[in-house]
Amino acid sequence: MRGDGVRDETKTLAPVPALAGMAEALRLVEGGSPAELRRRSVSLLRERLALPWVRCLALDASGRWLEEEGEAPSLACDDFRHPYAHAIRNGRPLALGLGEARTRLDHEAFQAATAGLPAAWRLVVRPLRACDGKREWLGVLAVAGPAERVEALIECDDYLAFEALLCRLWAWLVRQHDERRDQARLRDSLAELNDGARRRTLSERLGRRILGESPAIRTLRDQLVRAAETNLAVLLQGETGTGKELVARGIHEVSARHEGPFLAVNCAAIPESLLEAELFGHVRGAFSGAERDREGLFGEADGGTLFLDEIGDMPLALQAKLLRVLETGRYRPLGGDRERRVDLRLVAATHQPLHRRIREGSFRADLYYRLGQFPLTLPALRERREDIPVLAQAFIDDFCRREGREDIGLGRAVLRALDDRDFPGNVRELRNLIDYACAMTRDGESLAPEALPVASALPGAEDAAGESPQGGEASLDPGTGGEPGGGEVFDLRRALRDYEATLIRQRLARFDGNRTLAAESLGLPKRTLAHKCRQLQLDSP
Ligand SMILES: Nc1ncnc2c1ncn2[C@@H]1O[C@H](COP(=O)(O)OP(=O)(O)OP(=O)(O)O)[C@@H](O)[C@H]1O
Repeated sequence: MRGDGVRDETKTLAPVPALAGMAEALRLVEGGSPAELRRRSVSLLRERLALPWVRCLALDASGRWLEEEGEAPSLACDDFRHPYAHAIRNGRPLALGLGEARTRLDHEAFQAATAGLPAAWRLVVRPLRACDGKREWLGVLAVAGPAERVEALIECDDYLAFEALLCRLWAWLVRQHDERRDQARLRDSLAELNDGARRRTLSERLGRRILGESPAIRTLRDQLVRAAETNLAVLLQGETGTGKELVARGIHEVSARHEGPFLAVNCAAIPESLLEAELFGHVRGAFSGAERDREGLFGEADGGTLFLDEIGDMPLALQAKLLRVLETGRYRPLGGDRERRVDLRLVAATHQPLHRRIREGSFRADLYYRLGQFPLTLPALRERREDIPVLAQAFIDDFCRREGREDIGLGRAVLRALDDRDFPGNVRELRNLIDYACAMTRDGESLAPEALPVASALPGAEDAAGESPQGGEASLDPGTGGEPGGGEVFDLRRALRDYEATLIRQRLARFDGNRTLAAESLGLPKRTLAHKCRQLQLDSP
């Protein structure tokens, strides 16, 4: 068998006149596209019938242009300076001597195409009709050659059968092509509809936890859905308390990894010496105190999401190792001799501008770009004040549920008071204010502005309450030359440590030991304050 489905033996067998042309017909049928069909038809006429000049042009979908394969420019169907326009517009074959045609029809492309042909030759242009009830015309077939040969050809039944076969096949292929295109368009628009509906559902689902209807927060939820569709590393930037951890969980929950683990670690809260073991894990005996193998967060988060909070505080040496894990998907536990593979999505967060840390040389630029494959900035609460009522109401409901209280209302006056605040601690600060105000309000009553803690308790507002740094709190003001305790400083590290300890102790005392409020008033995440308390041994009062 030959590739075209015709048995090689046919060459050696005696020809059967009644079946002459079948092999050629088969070749036409097997041309898989209208363009290929036209090419095969032209070469059939040229080679088998020894017609030197044959052209086949297709009418484009608009019905206004005739196109030929290759470089040839399209011909306008209403440009009657070339013979094809006459044939297709009149819907009738055109036959005329080539000399006469060239004199009457001065179209440059037609003149150029026939320039070398004898003037005595005859030109026949036949419009090809589709007859498939959908489109009328397919294109034109033009043949030029010695007059007797051309005329004999187009009058013979075999030629007409060839032309009919060409038209039917052509129309069928065009129809198939159109159907495939329509189906693809339908599939695309259905997929788009499905994607749109799915994304809307996921975004609404996120809206149950990441509250707010401001344009900024709606856009953020849509972006989270997009981020969740990919495996890209996400970098969350935003002030403290804007909801970075909440958002990281949100991405995990609407992603394909939602059945895997979600693990969070605060890089600022874990001493430098322990963070590496925390992330990479260790084998028994890797360092003194490593009595058992420990998996580490990379291993534990396999198949899920790892959230690295306060990434800006990660030590430089560890940054290089993290970058390698992200690039290779492999890590080696401390003291281990074999690398392990890990498949996780990393979400990192920072409340400090990483650009500054890069300039200072304390953060690697290459890691910054790797972490920020999908960067997201969380809006500060003061930039979306319209969300305060809905957040405040949700926090009241939450308080009542937790504390078994009921019916605490949210009055207009308290909303106005909240609207006047700047919220440097963002949503966390609002939540804490509401918790405090709820605690100060009886069941059945509405929160009153007086129930809110005074603004002087907030960072940056100390002066307003007459509490200057030199006054109520430990002071360290190099500008004034003042030193803690008034004595001379001989050990800067120690002096700073003492200052930090004194300040934190004072803040804790001011907030009756409430670490959340103390952390907020110092602009610190709660976990960082907890770590500092342990480090400075402030745990016992
Ligand atoms: N859009 C929001 N809807 C509901 N609660 C929110 C929203 N944003 C933040 N919160 C709440 O505010 C508090 C702080 O959020 P979260 O810990 O995620 O902030 P963060 O940006 O990670 O803070 P930090 O930078 O201090 O670590 C949490 O109680 C969280 O539930």
